[in-house]
Amino acid sequence: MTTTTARSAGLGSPAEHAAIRTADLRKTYKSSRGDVEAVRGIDLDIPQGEFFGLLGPNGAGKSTTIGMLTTLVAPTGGQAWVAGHDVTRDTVAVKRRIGVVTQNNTLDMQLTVAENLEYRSRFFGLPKAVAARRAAQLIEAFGLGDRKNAMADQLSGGQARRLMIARALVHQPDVLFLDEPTAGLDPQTRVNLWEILRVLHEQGQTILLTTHYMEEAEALCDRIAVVDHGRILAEGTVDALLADSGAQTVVTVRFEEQVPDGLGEEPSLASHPGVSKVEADGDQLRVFASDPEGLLGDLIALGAKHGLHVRDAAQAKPSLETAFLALTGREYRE
Ligand SMILES: Nc1ncnc2c1ncn2[C@@H]1O[C@H](COP(=O)(O)OP(=O)(O)OP(=O)(O)O)[C@@H](O)[C@H]1O
Repeated sequence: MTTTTARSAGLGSPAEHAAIRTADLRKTYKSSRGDVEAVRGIDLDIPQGEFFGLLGPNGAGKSTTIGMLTTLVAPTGGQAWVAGHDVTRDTVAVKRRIGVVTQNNTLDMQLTVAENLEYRSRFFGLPKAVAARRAAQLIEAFGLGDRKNAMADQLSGGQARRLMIARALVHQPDVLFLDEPTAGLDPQTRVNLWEILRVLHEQGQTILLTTHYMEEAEALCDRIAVVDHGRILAEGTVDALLADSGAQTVVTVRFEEQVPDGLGEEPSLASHPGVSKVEADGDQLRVFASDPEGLLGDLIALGAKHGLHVRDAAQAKPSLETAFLALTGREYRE
């Protein structure tokens, strides 16, 4: 194989074995109110077959990252390769190798369920008979058998989402991108969709999912990148993320009054067994500890000694939630 052929086949690129790879990927939007640095240098290396999650609060830069990987958003810095193809130089090759499910419903409402699938197959050049067969398989696999002749606008939210995922798979893409696939779905429908995604993953499908639901990332993904303000704060399996963040329990007491200066440095707290960090933040006092035994009572007593009245108190076991808190010093809000 000549160098040119190898390059045009995507084999000469640095992403030879990776499903997705990015190097210092960036996006700054220009707007009338100034520049918005939505993505500030993201490095990813996602092998084939992995179920990878970009987890972060609203506005973290997840959609922009997925937009760049799926060629819909032009990067302003860095590079990215999907299925071995550069997303800015080989957009057509990338588009042929990916399936994309966006946040909004993009089904063709003038078509039936089966037609939505068949038309997409035809768009990818599959012969009519093959397209019909593929549609029938996907309708079956996605539990849409009794809805196959329904118009797309007659579907429930969960059915529509399933059809969008099925439609993204008609051409058997190397990588399936799902941007917040269960946003707005009720809990039962969400769990049903998880089951479908698990099966796809077991069948070897590489999936990149964005979500702001921690439990979704935890339930589905092999690895997670926690994203905030356009950067990856931490990356790894759920277990590794918890271990890296020290698997701390977080005890928080919120007072009626502001916490006075210096209370966070109180020696009796820092010397408590297993305490790694104490933070005073406005009206709250937050303690990270591997052994929270007795801590809540001590915090309340300490507040009382300084004339503070407790408004509420909480103790959070180690989780992605507490890991996020440890990484950012902020609570993770959906
Ligand atoms: N077209 C645009 N022009 C200007 N700013 C934008 C544009 N698109 C996104 N942004 C801004 O970029 C930042 C990242 O947005 P992005 O949609 O990528 O985040 P997200 O993590 O996907 O959040 P969400 O789940 O709410 O979509 C936000 O501050 C957002 O307001």
